[in-house]
Amino acid sequence: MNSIEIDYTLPAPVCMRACFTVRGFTTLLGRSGVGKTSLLRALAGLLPGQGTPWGGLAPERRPIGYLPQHTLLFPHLSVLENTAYALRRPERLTQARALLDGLGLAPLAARRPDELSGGQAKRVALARALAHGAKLLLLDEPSAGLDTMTRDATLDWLANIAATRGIPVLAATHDHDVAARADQVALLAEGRIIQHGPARAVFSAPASRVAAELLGYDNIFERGGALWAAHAGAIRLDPAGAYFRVRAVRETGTGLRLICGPDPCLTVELPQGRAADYPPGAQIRLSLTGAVRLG
Ligand SMILES: Nc1ncnc2c1ncn2[C@@H]1O[C@H](COP(=O)(O)OP(=O)(O)OP(=O)(O)O)[C@@H](O)[C@H]1O
Repeated sequence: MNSIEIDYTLPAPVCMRACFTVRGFTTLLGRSGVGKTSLLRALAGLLPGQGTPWGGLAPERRPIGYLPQHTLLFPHLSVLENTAYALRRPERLTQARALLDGLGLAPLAARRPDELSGGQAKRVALARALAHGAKLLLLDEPSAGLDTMTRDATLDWLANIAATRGIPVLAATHDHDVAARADQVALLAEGRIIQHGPARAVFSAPASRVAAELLGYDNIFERGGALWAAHAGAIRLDPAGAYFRVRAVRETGTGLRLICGPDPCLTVELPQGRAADYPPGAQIRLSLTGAVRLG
């Protein structure tokens, strides 16, 4: 799988140093205003920024396909003509048709952009970027404006492109559900990449509280305090400086056993009643007693 090492520094007002690897379908996850769009634009050469790769190259010389949040297609051209737009050779339409075919978009070739759904328009814009020979695809909020089914289908399609064509894709998002569907995740906060790696690894072991919050861990336990935990569904704990996503809650005698994936677990006593007495989804307050033991 192709990958690209990114090391970019952006000046004020963004003030960022982003250093990470884009491998396969990678999501850049960060809160609104943290600088995701700015980083994509700097990589595309549209904003001041220094670093590797392509630092100092004019935007048109960078082998990048950049899709802003609102997909821009030429409204007066068909899907086929949009795709062929930047191709120069005489056989450009044949080439564009072959590309659309390969991407499963051939049935749309004759349509104009206003005859496309949001998801279809994004796919066509991507086809156009691929026609240009992009070596890296930059997508800003690829799920914006799409319903859940279309979003999932579009993301699967993107992951497939990254895998089968060997083109790394970097997609900026603030949605941790979108991030979880990627091969890799890079977390952007505080002007830097605070954690990156395979999505499974990052989601199962956030390296800090900020990372845990970004990844959607909403029940974060403060050591020495109390834990608010949903009875059914995921519970997140921070028993010893590390963050855990608890996948299941199971009663064990007088206490609750909170299972954190296959390996570590921790046991807390149930302060009152039995876990089964609480209806699914109820919030229960657990007080930790004794030492937290990781097994
Ligand atoms: N043209 C500009 N002039 C001044 N400040 C700007 C400009 N563009 C962006 N910024 C600031 O730079 C920071 C990063 O903005 P950016 O759009 O990159 O964030 P983002 O993470 O993509 O946000 P969102 O998820 O809301 O799109 C923000 O604080 C923003 O206010």
